[in-house]
Amino acid sequence: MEIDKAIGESEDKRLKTKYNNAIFIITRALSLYSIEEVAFSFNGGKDSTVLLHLLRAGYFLHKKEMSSSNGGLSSFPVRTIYFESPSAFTEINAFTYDAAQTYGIQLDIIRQDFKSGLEALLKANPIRAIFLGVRIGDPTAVGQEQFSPSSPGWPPFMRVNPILDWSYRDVWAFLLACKVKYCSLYDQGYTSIGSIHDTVPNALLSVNDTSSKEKFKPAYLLSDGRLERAGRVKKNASVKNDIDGDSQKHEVLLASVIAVGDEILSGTVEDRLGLYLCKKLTSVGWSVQQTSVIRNDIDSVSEEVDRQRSICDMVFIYGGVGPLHSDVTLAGVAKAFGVRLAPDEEFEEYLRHLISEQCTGDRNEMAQLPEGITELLHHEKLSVPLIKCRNVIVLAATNTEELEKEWECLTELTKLGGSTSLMESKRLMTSLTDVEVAEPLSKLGLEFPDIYLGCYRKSRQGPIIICLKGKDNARIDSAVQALCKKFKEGVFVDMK
Ligand SMILES: Cc1cc2nc3c(=O)[nH]c(=O)nc-3n(C[C@H](O)[C@H](O)[C@H](O)COP(=O)(O)O)c2cc1C
Ligand SMILES: Nc1ncnc2c1ncn2[C@@H]1O[C@H](COP(=O)(O)OP(=O)(O)OP(=O)(O)O)[C@@H](O)[C@H]1O
Ligand SMILES: [Mg+2]
Repeated sequence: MEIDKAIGESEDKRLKTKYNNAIFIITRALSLYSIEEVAFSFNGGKDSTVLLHLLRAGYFLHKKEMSSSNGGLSSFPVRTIYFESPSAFTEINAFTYDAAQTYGIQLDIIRQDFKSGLEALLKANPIRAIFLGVRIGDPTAVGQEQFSPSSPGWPPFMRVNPILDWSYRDVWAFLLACKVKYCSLYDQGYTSIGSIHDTVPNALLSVNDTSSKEKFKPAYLLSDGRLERAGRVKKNASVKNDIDGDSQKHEVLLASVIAVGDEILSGTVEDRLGLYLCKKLTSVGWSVQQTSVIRNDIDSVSEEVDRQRSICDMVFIYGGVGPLHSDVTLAGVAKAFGVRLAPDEEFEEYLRHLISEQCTGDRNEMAQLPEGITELLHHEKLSVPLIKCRNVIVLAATNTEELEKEWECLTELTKLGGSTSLMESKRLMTSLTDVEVAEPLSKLGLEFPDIYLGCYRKSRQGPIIICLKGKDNARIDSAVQALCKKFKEGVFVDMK
């Protein structure tokens, strides 16, 4: 079988792994369901074309296993459905029909919307599983696995997604290695194809040319697969912000800081990042509720994240991020939200740019992120985006310089520093004793419930420092005056 042979002869280790995994899913589905119970949803797009050839190879290998037949593959027995739409590109239509003829496919053309079309199809046929060319970066892939039942409200069938974990790069590696035909639009700068109303060539493939007609390079030359959908008109470029919404219930935003690291707990490494974060968060008006240090252990991280995320508006976690065995933070965050870690194509591209020469494996463990809850926060100053999982921000910094940069970007990208009214503060130093200040301070607290009163000392015998914090400077001044009135003049020194 030519596809199996081409991949067998390829030296691309990663492609072989992706191919073998996809074939495993296909042969598994063909063992679970009879040939009459499966269908292939084909639309002439590149992902669909990959799946067409994988299904041809998978069916051939499945047959060979069952009957030890060694023959070729002249026709394709899997029922193939195409939802034909008047707003499809003529090139897509033409390619779909052509491919059907070339590979002996009997096309079922459906001219209804997806849902009604599927309802009618399932009523008339014993179909229980449908193969789709959905990939993890597609907007519709969120929450899907290789085998995912159709959504509530849709007719009941199993969605089988053999190329769910394939990247843009994998798709082109496969089509080129197998030397199969694909829709001509992909040679004219189109990288992802929807309808004629929402799809244009990808501007990143534009070639500077003196002639009046704009020219484009072929889709396989797009070096950054994250930008595959740059030629699709965006429906709504929404940047979710979890700091909005529920969290505005209380006036002051609450934060929690979690450090992950056995080395901090054993005293081998000093945790300076926690201190830095507390200072920064306080300076922009947040109230840090708790800092904690957790072992490099998935369950410990998950329990702490779960606890803090429900109490606080935002949780900041650092340490344990990377490819080492001890880097369990993202797995812990995923577990806290009850989701799995899944390959993230967009993040993988960033890592590939960053560590391309060292990236020898066929799987990049660092590119696995909590599925369906992760938002990547891009900033031109950062080589890798910040990771935000709902109200948990995962920081990759390992020292204060790196953290400073991440913090700056974070405050620019989110409303961390902008949405709250800043806290004003004043510090007073006195050499009065604890006993002398204790009662007047308690009374002051009752008189000024809106002012936070804190005290600390640098040594047992040394002076006491009193902090007054609040939203209104005038109120702080009134509290300071009220406190001074309770004592002789000059016992408090303003430290501000
Ligand atoms: C065979 C098939 C099965 C589908 N099953 C589901 C489903 O179970 N749940 C769902 O929300 N959408 C389902 N869809 C719709 C797709 O998720 C998606 O909305 C569709 O591919 C349109 O994408 P577009 O809006 O980018 O054109 C299905 C589509 C097809 C072709
Ligand atoms: N009109 C359709 N008819 C049949 N199947 C469809 C249709 N639209 C989408 N699908 C199914 O959904 C899958 C995902 O669609 P998607 O548009 O993301 O990929 P593609 O069209 O194969 O490639 P591209 O990303 O380049 O457009 C397809 O591979 C196909 O299985
Ligand atoms: Mg498409």
